[in-house]
Amino acid sequence: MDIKKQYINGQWVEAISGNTRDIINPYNQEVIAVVADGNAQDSEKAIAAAREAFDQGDWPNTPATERAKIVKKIADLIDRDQEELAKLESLDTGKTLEESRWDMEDIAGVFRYYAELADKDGGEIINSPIPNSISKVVKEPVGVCGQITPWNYPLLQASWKLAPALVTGNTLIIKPSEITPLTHIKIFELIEESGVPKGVANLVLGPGNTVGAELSSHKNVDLISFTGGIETGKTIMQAASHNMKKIALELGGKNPNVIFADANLEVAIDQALNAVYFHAGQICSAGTRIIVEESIHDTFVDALTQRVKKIKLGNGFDETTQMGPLISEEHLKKVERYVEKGIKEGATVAVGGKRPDDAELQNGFFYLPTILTNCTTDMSVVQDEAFGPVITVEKFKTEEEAIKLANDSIYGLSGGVWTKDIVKAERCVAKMRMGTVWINDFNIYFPHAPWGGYKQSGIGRELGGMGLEEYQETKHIFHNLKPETMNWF
Ligand SMILES: NC(=O)c1ccc[n+]([C@@H]2O[C@H](COP(=O)([O-])OP(=O)(O)OC[C@H]3O[C@@H](n4cnc5c(N)ncnc54)[C@H](O)[C@@H]3O)[C@@H](O)[C@H]2O)c1
Ligand SMILES: C[N+](C)(C)CC=O
Repeated sequence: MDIKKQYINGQWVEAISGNTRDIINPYNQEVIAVVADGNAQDSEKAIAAAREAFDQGDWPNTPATERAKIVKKIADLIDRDQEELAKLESLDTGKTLEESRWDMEDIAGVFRYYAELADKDGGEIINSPIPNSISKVVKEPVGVCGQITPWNYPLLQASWKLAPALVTGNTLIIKPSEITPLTHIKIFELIEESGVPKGVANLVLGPGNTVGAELSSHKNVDLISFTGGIETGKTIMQAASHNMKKIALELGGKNPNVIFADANLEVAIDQALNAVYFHAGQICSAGTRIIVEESIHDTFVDALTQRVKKIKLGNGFDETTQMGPLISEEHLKKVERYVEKGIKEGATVAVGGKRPDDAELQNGFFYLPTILTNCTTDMSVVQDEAFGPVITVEKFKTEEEAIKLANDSIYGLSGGVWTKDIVKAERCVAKMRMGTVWINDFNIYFPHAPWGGYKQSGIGRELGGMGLEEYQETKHIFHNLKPETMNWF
Protein backbone atom coordinates (compact mmCIF):
# COMPACT_ATOMS: atom_id res chain seq x y z
CA MET A 1 0.00 0.00 0.00
CA ASP A 2 1.20 3.54 -0.78
CA ILE A 3 1.88 5.60 2.32
CA LYS A 4 -0.68 8.40 2.72
CA LYS A 5 1.18 11.58 3.60
CA GLN A 6 1.00 14.76 5.63
CA TYR A 7 0.51 18.14 3.90
CA ILE A 8 3.03 20.71 5.13
CA ASN A 9 3.90 24.01 3.42
CA GLY A 10 2.16 22.92 0.21
CA GLN A 11 4.06 19.60 -0.01
CA TRP A 12 2.92 16.01 0.58
CA VAL A 13 5.51 14.60 2.98
CA GLU A 14 6.20 11.46 4.99
CA ALA A 15 6.90 11.67 8.71
CA ILE A 16 10.38 13.03 9.50
CA SER A 17 11.04 9.82 11.46
CA GLY A 18 9.82 7.69 8.53
CA ASN A 19 7.31 6.03 10.87
CA THR A 20 3.97 4.80 9.56
CA ARG A 21 0.71 3.62 11.11
CA ASP A 22 -1.82 1.04 9.91
CA ILE A 23 -5.41 2.28 9.78
CA ILE A 24 -7.93 -0.39 10.74
CA ASN A 25 -11.52 -0.95 9.60
CA PRO A 26 -13.47 -1.36 12.88
CA TYR A 27 -15.99 -3.64 11.13
CA ASN A 28 -13.47 -6.43 10.40
CA GLN A 29 -10.04 -5.21 11.59
CA GLU A 30 -8.62 -5.22 8.05
CA VAL A 31 -5.85 -2.72 7.30
CA ILE A 32 -7.45 -0.13 4.99
CA ALA A 33 -4.55 2.31 4.71
CA VAL A 34 -0.99 3.01 5.82
CA VAL A 35 -0.34 6.61 6.81
CA ALA A 36 2.62 8.72 7.86
CA ASP A 37 2.90 8.81 11.66
CA GLY A 38 4.43 12.13 12.65
CA ASN A 39 5.75 13.36 15.97
CA ALA A 40 6.57 16.68 17.63
CA GLN A 41 9.18 17.45 14.94
CA ASP A 42 6.55 17.28 12.21
CA SER A 43 4.32 19.63 14.23
CA GLU A 44 7.28 22.00 14.62
CA LYS A 45 7.83 22.01 10.85
CA ALA A 46 4.14 22.69 10.15
CA ILE A 47 3.99 25.45 12.78
CA ALA A 48 7.01 27.15 11.14
CA ALA A 49 5.26 26.99 7.74
CA ALA A 50 2.00 28.38 9.13
CA ARG A 51 3.88 31.12 11.02
CA GLU A 52 5.73 32.22 7.89
CA ALA A 53 2.51 32.16 5.83
CA PHE A 54 0.83 34.34 8.42
CA ASP A 55 3.69 36.78 9.10
CA GLN A 56 5.10 37.10 5.55
CA GLY A 57 2.31 35.78 3.30
CA ASP A 58 -0.65 37.45 1.61
CA TRP A 59 -3.47 35.36 3.10
CA PRO A 60 -4.27 37.51 6.18
CA ASN A 61 -4.56 40.61 3.97
CA THR A 62 -6.32 38.96 1.04
CA PRO A 63 -9.80 40.55 0.72
CA ALA A 64 -12.41 38.51 2.54
CA THR A 65 -14.37 38.18 -0.72
CA GLU A 66 -11.38 36.44 -2.36
CA ARG A 67 -10.88 34.09 0.59
CA ALA A 68 -14.60 33.36 0.48
CA LYS A 69 -14.38 32.32 -3.19
CA ILE A 70 -11.71 29.74 -2.31
CA VAL A 71 -13.68 28.42 0.67
CA LYS A 72 -16.79 28.14 -1.51
CA LYS A 73 -14.71 26.21 -4.04
CA ILE A 74 -13.78 23.74 -1.29
CA ALA A 75 -17.53 23.26 -0.68
CA ASP A 76 -18.09 22.60 -4.40
CA LEU A 77 -15.22 20.07 -4.46
CA ILE A 78 -16.69 18.30 -1.42
CA ASP A 79 -19.97 18.01 -3.32
CA ARG A 80 -18.11 16.67 -6.36
CA ASP A 81 -16.28 14.01 -4.30
CA GLN A 82 -19.06 13.42 -1.78
CA GLU A 83 -19.39 9.69 -2.37
CA GLU A 84 -15.64 9.05 -2.15
CA LEU A 85 -15.44 11.07 1.07
CA ALA A 86 -18.47 9.30 2.57
CA LYS A 87 -17.00 5.87 1.77
CA LEU A 88 -13.65 6.80 3.35
CA GLU A 89 -15.43 8.04 6.49
CA SER A 90 -17.45 4.83 6.81
CA LEU A 91 -14.39 2.63 6.22
CA ASP A 92 -12.47 4.52 8.85
CA THR A 93 -15.15 4.90 11.54
CA GLY A 94 -17.53 1.99 10.87
CA LYS A 95 -20.58 4.27 10.72
CA THR A 96 -23.20 3.51 8.10
CA LEU A 97 -22.64 4.91 4.63
CA GLU A 98 -25.98 6.72 4.86
CA GLU A 99 -24.79 8.57 8.00
CA SER A 100 -21.50 9.47 6.31
CA ARG A 101 -23.40 10.84 3.31
CA TRP A 102 -25.42 13.09 5.64
CA ASP A 103 -22.16 14.21 7.26
CA MET A 104 -20.66 15.15 3.87
CA GLU A 105 -23.73 17.23 3.00
CA ASP A 106 -23.45 19.00 6.35
CA ILE A 107 -19.73 19.58 5.81
CA ALA A 108 -20.18 21.20 2.39
CA GLY A 109 -22.90 23.33 4.03
CA VAL A 110 -20.48 24.51 6.71
CA PHE A 111 -17.88 25.63 4.14
CA ARG A 112 -20.62 27.39 2.13
CA TYR A 113 -22.10 29.07 5.22
CA TYR A 114 -18.74 30.55 6.27
CA ALA A 115 -17.91 31.58 2.69
CA GLU A 116 -21.14 33.58 2.69
CA LEU A 117 -20.47 35.09 6.13
CA ALA A 118 -16.87 36.08 5.31
CA ASP A 119 -17.45 39.63 4.05
CA LYS A 120 -20.51 40.56 6.10
CA ASP A 121 -18.78 42.19 9.09
CA GLY A 122 -16.85 45.25 7.93
CA GLY A 123 -16.23 46.51 11.45
CA GLU A 124 -17.95 49.29 13.38
CA ILE A 125 -17.68 53.04 13.70
CA ILE A 126 -18.00 54.09 17.35
CA ASN A 127 -19.75 57.31 18.27
CA SER A 128 -16.58 58.81 19.79
CA PRO A 129 -17.01 61.00 22.89
CA ILE A 130 -13.73 62.81 22.03
CA PRO A 131 -14.08 65.79 19.63
CA ASN A 132 -12.18 65.66 16.30
CA SER A 133 -11.57 61.94 16.36
CA ILE A 134 -12.50 58.77 14.61
CA SER A 135 -13.05 55.65 16.67
CA LYS A 136 -13.51 52.36 14.85
CA VAL A 137 -13.44 48.65 15.62
CA VAL A 138 -12.02 46.17 13.13
CA LYS A 139 -11.77 42.39 13.17
CA GLU A 140 -8.46 40.71 12.35
CA PRO A 141 -7.34 37.08 12.15
CA VAL A 142 -5.93 35.60 15.38
CA GLY A 143 -2.83 34.21 13.66
CA VAL A 144 -1.53 30.63 13.61
CA CYS A 145 -4.23 28.18 14.74
CA GLY A 146 -3.70 24.63 16.00
CA GLN A 147 -6.73 22.40 15.50
CA ILE A 148 -7.21 18.92 17.00
CA THR A 149 -10.14 16.65 16.10
CA PRO A 150 -11.63 13.38 17.47
CA TRP A 151 -12.40 10.05 15.77
CA ASN A 152 -16.20 9.98 15.94
CA TYR A 153 -17.09 12.67 13.36
CA PRO A 154 -13.63 13.24 11.89
CA LEU A 155 -14.33 15.48 8.90
CA LEU A 156 -17.46 17.11 10.32
CA GLN A 157 -15.59 18.34 13.40
CA ALA A 158 -12.70 19.44 11.16
CA SER A 159 -15.06 21.48 8.94
CA TRP A 160 -16.27 23.49 11.97
CA LYS A 161 -12.65 24.56 12.47
CA LEU A 162 -11.18 24.76 8.96
CA ALA A 163 -13.89 26.87 7.29
CA PRO A 164 -14.07 29.75 9.83
CA ALA A 165 -10.28 29.81 10.28
CA LEU A 166 -9.68 30.09 6.53
CA VAL A 167 -12.29 32.75 5.68
CA THR A 168 -11.05 35.01 8.47
CA GLY A 169 -7.44 34.96 7.17
CA ASN A 170 -5.73 32.71 9.70
CA THR A 171 -3.16 30.05 8.93
CA LEU A 172 -3.55 26.64 10.52
CA ILE A 173 -2.24 23.21 11.35
CA ILE A 174 -4.83 20.49 11.87
CA LYS A 175 -4.26 17.12 13.54
CA PRO A 176 -6.91 14.40 13.17
CA SER A 177 -7.27 11.53 15.58
CA GLU A 178 -4.43 9.13 14.76
CA ILE A 179 -6.95 6.34 14.14
CA THR A 180 -9.24 8.20 11.68
CA PRO A 181 -7.12 10.41 9.41
CA LEU A 182 -8.45 9.35 5.98
CA THR A 183 -11.01 12.06 5.22
CA HIS A 184 -8.65 14.73 6.58
CA ILE A 185 -6.06 13.56 4.02
CA LYS A 186 -8.65 13.64 1.24
CA ILE A 187 -9.91 17.12 2.11
CA PHE A 188 -6.36 18.43 1.97
CA GLU A 189 -6.23 17.26 -1.65
CA LEU A 190 -9.33 19.43 -2.17
CA ILE A 191 -7.82 22.34 -0.22
CA GLU A 192 -4.75 22.14 -2.48
CA GLU A 193 -6.96 22.01 -5.58
CA SER A 194 -9.02 24.99 -4.39
CA GLY A 195 -6.01 27.31 -4.49
CA VAL A 196 -5.33 27.90 -0.78
CA PRO A 197 -1.74 29.26 -0.82
CA LYS A 198 1.11 27.10 0.47
CA GLY A 199 1.71 27.19 4.21
CA VAL A 200 -1.78 28.49 4.98
CA ALA A 201 -3.35 25.10 5.74
CA ASN A 202 -1.20 22.24 7.02
CA LEU A 203 -2.05 18.67 7.98
CA VAL A 204 0.02 16.77 10.54
CA LEU A 205 -0.68 13.12 11.33
CA GLY A 206 0.19 11.26 14.51
CA PRO A 207 -0.55 10.75 18.18
CA GLY A 208 -2.02 13.29 20.56
CA ASN A 209 0.73 13.14 23.16
CA THR A 210 3.39 14.20 20.64
CA VAL A 211 1.88 15.96 17.60
CA GLY A 212 -1.09 17.36 19.55
CA ALA A 213 0.93 18.29 22.63
CA GLU A 214 3.37 20.29 20.50
CA LEU A 215 0.54 22.22 18.85
CA SER A 216 -1.00 22.96 22.26
CA SER A 217 2.18 24.16 23.95
CA HIS A 218 4.15 25.82 21.13
CA LYS A 219 4.82 29.55 21.56
CA ASN A 220 4.26 30.26 17.87
CA VAL A 221 0.69 28.96 17.91
CA ASP A 222 -1.79 31.71 18.79
CA LEU A 223 -4.96 29.66 19.21
CA ILE A 224 -5.76 26.03 19.90
CA SER A 225 -9.16 24.65 19.00
CA PHE A 226 -9.81 21.16 20.36
CA THR A 227 -12.68 18.70 20.13
CA GLY A 228 -12.40 15.57 22.25
CA GLY A 229 -12.61 14.25 25.79
CA ILE A 230 -12.58 16.26 29.04
CA GLU A 231 -9.29 14.86 30.35
CA THR A 232 -7.47 15.70 27.11
CA GLY A 233 -9.15 19.11 27.19
CA LYS A 234 -7.68 19.78 30.65
CA THR A 235 -4.19 18.77 29.47
CA ILE A 236 -4.50 21.06 26.46
CA MET A 237 -5.72 23.95 28.59
CA GLN A 238 -2.64 23.63 30.79
CA ALA A 239 -0.30 23.37 27.79
CA ALA A 240 -1.95 26.41 26.17
CA SER A 241 -1.24 28.52 29.23
CA HIS A 242 2.52 28.52 28.38
CA ASN A 243 2.00 31.37 25.94
CA MET A 244 -1.56 32.27 26.98
CA LYS A 245 -2.89 31.16 23.61
CA LYS A 246 -6.60 31.46 22.96
CA ILE A 247 -8.49 28.24 23.52
CA ALA A 248 -11.69 26.76 22.20
CA LEU A 249 -12.71 23.44 23.76
CA GLU A 250 -15.58 21.22 22.56
CA LEU A 251 -15.71 18.40 25.07
CA GLY A 252 -17.94 15.53 26.11
CA GLY A 253 -21.55 15.29 27.19
CA LYS A 254 -23.94 13.20 29.25
CA ASN A 255 -27.10 14.50 27.76
CA PRO A 256 -30.53 14.25 29.46
CA ASN A 257 -33.62 13.47 27.41
CA VAL A 258 -36.61 14.40 29.59
CA ILE A 259 -39.91 12.76 28.65
CA PHE A 260 -43.13 14.07 30.23
CA ALA A 261 -46.29 11.94 30.31
CA ASP A 262 -48.06 14.41 28.01
CA ALA A 263 -45.49 14.03 25.21
CA ASN A 264 -46.33 12.62 21.78
CA LEU A 265 -44.96 9.23 22.81
CA GLU A 266 -44.77 7.71 19.35
CA VAL A 267 -42.40 10.45 18.19
CA ALA A 268 -40.57 10.68 21.53
CA ILE A 269 -39.76 6.95 21.46
CA ASP A 270 -38.64 7.02 17.85
CA GLN A 271 -36.42 10.05 18.42
CA ALA A 272 -35.05 8.68 21.70
CA LEU A 273 -33.56 5.87 19.59
CA ASN A 274 -32.10 8.29 17.05
CA ALA A 275 -30.75 10.40 19.90
CA VAL A 276 -28.48 7.56 21.02
CA TYR A 277 -27.95 4.78 18.51
CA PHE A 278 -26.66 6.66 15.47
CA HIS A 279 -22.96 5.85 15.13
CA ALA A 280 -23.38 3.34 17.97
CA GLY A 281 -23.83 6.12 20.52
CA GLN A 282 -20.40 7.61 19.79
CA ILE A 283 -21.85 11.11 19.69
CA CYS A 284 -20.95 13.89 22.12
CA SER A 285 -24.59 14.98 22.23
CA ALA A 286 -26.12 11.49 22.44
CA GLY A 287 -29.29 11.55 24.58
CA THR A 288 -28.08 8.69 26.75
CA ARG A 289 -29.80 9.81 29.99
CA ILE A 290 -33.51 9.19 29.62
CA ILE A 291 -35.43 10.86 32.45
CA VAL A 292 -39.04 9.76 32.17
CA GLU A 293 -42.20 10.64 34.15
CA GLU A 294 -43.04 7.78 36.51
CA SER A 295 -46.63 7.34 35.26
CA ILE A 296 -45.43 6.35 31.76
CA HIS A 297 -42.12 4.74 32.74
CA ASP A 298 -43.10 1.12 32.13
CA THR A 299 -44.98 1.78 28.88
CA PHE A 300 -42.11 3.91 27.60
CA VAL A 301 -39.37 1.44 28.51
CA ASP A 302 -41.31 -1.54 27.08
CA ALA A 303 -41.90 0.21 23.77
CA LEU A 304 -38.29 1.38 23.58
CA THR A 305 -36.99 -2.10 24.39
CA GLN A 306 -39.10 -3.71 21.65
CA ARG A 307 -37.69 -1.25 19.10
CA VAL A 308 -34.09 -1.73 20.32
CA LYS A 309 -34.34 -5.52 19.89
CA LYS A 310 -34.93 -4.97 16.16
CA ILE A 311 -31.86 -2.77 15.52
CA LYS A 312 -29.72 -4.47 12.88
CA LEU A 313 -25.97 -4.41 13.48
CA GLY A 314 -23.50 -4.98 10.66
CA ASN A 315 -21.24 -3.59 7.98
CA GLY A 316 -21.90 0.12 7.43
CA PHE A 317 -21.73 -0.54 3.68
CA ASP A 318 -24.68 -2.94 3.82
CA GLU A 319 -27.86 -0.93 3.16
CA THR A 320 -29.83 -2.93 5.73
CA THR A 321 -27.37 -2.12 8.56
CA GLN A 322 -28.73 0.33 11.13
CA MET A 323 -25.79 0.41 13.55
CA GLY A 324 -22.10 -0.20 12.97
CA PRO A 325 -19.29 -1.18 15.36
CA LEU A 326 -17.49 0.84 18.01
CA ILE A 327 -14.23 2.42 16.94
CA SER A 328 -11.69 0.04 18.55
CA GLU A 329 -11.14 -2.94 20.84
CA GLU A 330 -9.93 -0.57 23.55
CA HIS A 331 -13.11 1.49 23.32
CA LEU A 332 -15.32 -1.63 23.25
CA LYS A 333 -13.71 -2.80 26.50
CA LYS A 334 -14.31 0.63 28.03
CA VAL A 335 -18.03 0.45 27.20
CA GLU A 336 -18.19 -3.12 28.60
CA ARG A 337 -16.57 -2.02 31.86
CA TYR A 338 -18.96 0.92 32.11
CA VAL A 339 -22.03 -1.34 31.81
CA GLU A 340 -20.59 -3.93 34.24
CA LYS A 341 -20.02 -1.18 36.79
CA GLY A 342 -23.58 0.07 36.31
CA ILE A 343 -24.96 -3.41 36.95
CA LYS A 344 -22.85 -3.72 40.13
CA GLU A 345 -24.27 -0.37 41.26
CA GLY A 346 -27.84 -1.69 40.87
CA ALA A 347 -28.89 -1.01 37.27
CA THR A 348 -30.98 -3.67 35.46
CA VAL A 349 -30.32 -4.69 31.85
CA ALA A 350 -33.60 -4.34 29.93
CA VAL A 351 -31.93 -5.25 26.64
CA GLY A 352 -28.37 -5.70 25.33
CA GLY A 353 -25.60 -5.36 27.90
CA LYS A 354 -23.11 -7.51 26.01
CA ARG A 355 -21.33 -8.16 22.72
CA PRO A 356 -23.52 -9.75 20.01
CA ASP A 357 -23.25 -13.52 19.41
CA ASP A 358 -23.65 -13.39 15.60
CA ALA A 359 -20.77 -15.13 13.86
CA GLU A 360 -20.45 -12.44 11.17
CA LEU A 361 -19.83 -9.72 13.78
CA GLN A 362 -17.04 -11.41 15.71
CA ASN A 363 -14.17 -9.69 13.86
CA GLY A 364 -15.63 -6.24 14.50
CA PHE A 365 -15.86 -4.13 17.65
CA PHE A 366 -19.61 -4.58 18.14
CA TYR A 367 -21.68 -3.99 21.27
CA LEU A 368 -25.42 -4.54 21.45
CA PRO A 369 -27.68 -1.51 21.81
CA THR A 370 -28.39 -1.44 25.51
CA ILE A 371 -30.98 -0.05 27.94
CA LEU A 372 -30.27 0.04 31.68
CA THR A 373 -33.24 0.66 33.97
CA ASN A 374 -33.50 1.28 37.74
CA CYS A 375 -30.83 3.93 37.41
CA THR A 376 -30.30 6.75 39.88
CA THR A 377 -28.33 9.92 39.56
CA ASP A 378 -25.61 8.85 42.01
CA MET A 379 -24.53 5.90 39.80
CA SER A 380 -21.34 6.27 37.75
CA VAL A 381 -23.23 4.87 34.77
CA VAL A 382 -25.52 7.90 34.93
CA GLN A 383 -22.73 10.41 35.49
CA ASP A 384 -19.93 9.19 33.21
CA GLU A 385 -19.86 9.47 29.43
CA ALA A 386 -19.97 5.94 27.97
CA PHE A 387 -19.63 7.07 24.36
CA GLY A 388 -21.38 3.88 23.31
CA PRO A 389 -24.89 2.54 22.58
CA VAL A 390 -26.06 2.60 26.20
CA ILE A 391 -29.18 4.34 27.56
CA THR A 392 -29.76 4.77 31.30
CA VAL A 393 -33.34 5.34 32.49
CA GLU A 394 -34.28 7.40 35.55
CA LYS A 395 -37.80 8.28 36.79
CA PHE A 396 -39.30 11.53 38.05
CA LYS A 397 -42.59 12.60 39.62
CA THR A 398 -42.53 16.41 39.34
CA GLU A 399 -41.25 18.96 36.82
CA GLU A 400 -38.92 20.36 39.46
CA GLU A 401 -37.42 16.92 40.06
CA ALA A 402 -36.97 16.34 36.31
CA ILE A 403 -34.96 19.54 35.93
CA LYS A 404 -32.91 18.81 39.04
CA LEU A 405 -31.97 15.39 37.63
CA ALA A 406 -31.24 16.82 34.17
CA ASN A 407 -28.85 19.39 35.63
CA ASP A 408 -27.14 16.94 37.99
CA SER A 409 -24.01 16.50 35.89
CA ILE A 410 -20.55 17.93 35.42
CA TYR A 411 -21.47 18.15 31.72
CA GLY A 412 -23.65 20.75 30.03
CA LEU A 413 -23.50 20.07 26.31
CA SER A 414 -27.10 19.40 25.31
CA GLY A 415 -30.48 18.11 26.42
CA GLY A 416 -34.06 17.63 25.30
CA VAL A 417 -37.59 17.98 26.65
CA TRP A 418 -40.68 16.21 25.31
CA THR A 419 -44.13 17.62 26.14
CA LYS A 420 -47.16 19.03 24.33
CA ASP A 421 -47.39 21.80 26.95
CA ILE A 422 -45.43 24.64 25.34
CA VAL A 423 -45.37 26.77 28.48
CA LYS A 424 -43.96 23.89 30.51
CA ALA A 425 -41.39 23.24 27.77
CA GLU A 426 -40.19 26.84 27.79
CA ARG A 427 -40.09 26.83 31.60
CA CYS A 428 -37.92 23.71 31.59
CA VAL A 429 -35.42 24.75 28.92
CA ALA A 430 -34.93 28.10 30.64
CA LYS A 431 -33.64 26.17 33.67
CA MET A 432 -31.53 23.58 31.82
CA ARG A 433 -27.81 24.38 32.05
CA MET A 434 -26.72 23.27 28.58
CA GLY A 435 -25.37 24.88 25.41
CA THR A 436 -28.10 23.40 23.22
CA VAL A 437 -31.61 22.35 24.27
CA TRP A 438 -34.21 20.81 22.04
CA ILE A 439 -37.98 20.88 22.56
CA ASN A 440 -39.70 17.88 21.00
CA ASP A 441 -36.57 16.91 19.06
CA PHE A 442 -32.99 15.76 19.68
CA ASN A 443 -29.54 16.08 18.13
CA ILE A 444 -30.35 18.80 15.64
CA TYR A 445 -27.43 21.02 14.58
CA PHE A 446 -26.79 23.24 11.58
CA PRO A 447 -24.16 25.80 10.57
CA HIS A 448 -26.26 28.86 11.47
CA ALA A 449 -26.66 28.11 15.21
CA PRO A 450 -23.83 28.08 17.78
CA TRP A 451 -22.63 24.77 19.27
CA GLY A 452 -20.77 24.32 22.54
CA GLY A 453 -21.04 23.43 26.18
CA TYR A 454 -21.87 24.85 29.59
CA LYS A 455 -19.91 23.60 32.60
CA GLN A 456 -17.17 21.03 31.83
CA SER A 457 -18.49 20.41 28.30
CA GLY A 458 -16.26 23.15 27.00
CA ILE A 459 -15.23 26.71 26.43
CA GLY A 460 -16.35 28.81 23.47
CA ARG A 461 -18.67 28.08 20.56
CA GLU A 462 -18.33 26.62 17.10
CA LEU A 463 -20.73 27.25 14.21
CA GLY A 464 -22.82 30.38 13.66
CA GLY A 465 -21.41 33.88 13.96
CA MET A 466 -19.75 32.96 17.25
CA GLY A 467 -17.82 30.18 15.49
CA LEU A 468 -16.35 32.83 13.19
CA GLU A 469 -15.51 35.20 16.03
CA GLU A 470 -13.42 32.48 17.72
CA TYR A 471 -10.93 33.03 14.89
CA GLN A 472 -10.91 36.84 15.10
CA GLU A 473 -9.20 39.42 17.25
CA THR A 474 -11.00 42.72 17.87
CA LYS A 475 -9.00 45.92 17.47
CA HIS A 476 -10.12 49.40 18.50
CA ILE A 477 -8.50 52.11 16.39
CA PHE A 478 -8.64 55.65 17.77
CA HIS A 479 -7.57 58.37 15.34
CA ASN A 480 -7.02 61.90 16.72
CA LEU A 481 -7.70 64.31 13.84
CA LYS A 482 -6.52 67.37 15.78
CA PRO A 483 -3.56 66.43 18.02
CA GLU A 484 -2.80 69.09 20.64
CA THR A 485 -0.36 69.41 23.54
CA MET A 486 -1.71 69.06 27.09
CA ASN A 487 1.32 70.55 28.88
CA TRP A 488 0.51 68.58 32.07
CA PHE A 489 4.16 67.63 32.74
N1 LIG B 1 -18.45 18.84 22.06
C1 LIG B 1 -18.37 18.36 20.83
O1 LIG B 1 -18.81 18.98 19.88
C2 LIG B 1 -17.72 17.03 20.60
C3 LIG B 1 -17.77 16.48 19.31
C4 LIG B 1 -17.17 15.24 19.09
C5 LIG B 1 -16.56 14.55 20.13
N2 LIG B 1 -16.53 15.09 21.37
C6 LIG B 1 -15.93 14.35 22.49
O2 LIG B 1 -14.75 13.68 22.06
C7 LIG B 1 -14.52 12.53 22.87
C8 LIG B 1 -14.22 11.32 21.98
O3 LIG B 1 -13.17 11.60 21.13
P1 LIG B 1 -11.69 11.02 21.36
O4 LIG B 1 -11.73 9.72 22.08
O5 LIG B 1 -10.99 11.12 20.04
O6 LIG B 1 -11.11 12.12 22.34
P2 LIG B 1 -9.61 12.29 22.84
O7 LIG B 1 -9.63 13.42 23.80
O8 LIG B 1 -9.02 11.01 23.27
O9 LIG B 1 -8.81 12.68 21.51
C9 LIG B 1 -9.19 13.78 20.73
C10 LIG B 1 -7.99 14.29 19.97
O10 LIG B 1 -7.03 14.76 20.91
C11 LIG B 1 -5.76 14.21 20.63
N3 LIG B 1 -4.99 14.16 21.87
C12 LIG B 1 -4.92 13.14 22.77
N4 LIG B 1 -4.07 13.46 23.77
C13 LIG B 1 -3.60 14.70 23.51
C14 LIG B 1 -2.71 15.59 24.18
N5 LIG B 1 -2.10 15.24 25.31
N6 LIG B 1 -2.46 16.79 23.63
C15 LIG B 1 -3.07 17.16 22.49
N7 LIG B 1 -3.92 16.36 21.79
C16 LIG B 1 -4.19 15.14 22.31
C17 LIG B 1 -6.08 12.87 20.01
O11 LIG B 1 -5.00 12.36 19.29
C18 LIG B 1 -7.27 13.23 19.13
O12 LIG B 1 -6.84 13.81 17.94
C19 LIG B 1 -15.80 12.32 23.66
O13 LIG B 1 -15.62 12.76 24.97
C20 LIG B 1 -16.79 13.22 22.91
O14 LIG B 1 -17.89 13.64 23.70
C21 LIG B 1 -17.09 16.31 21.63
C1 LIG C 1 -21.45 17.60 17.31
N1 LIG C 1 -21.83 16.35 16.66
C2 LIG C 1 -23.18 16.00 17.07
C3 LIG C 1 -21.81 16.52 15.23
C4 LIG C 1 -20.89 15.30 16.94
C5 LIG C 1 -20.67 15.01 18.33
O1 LIG C 1 -20.02 14.03 18.64
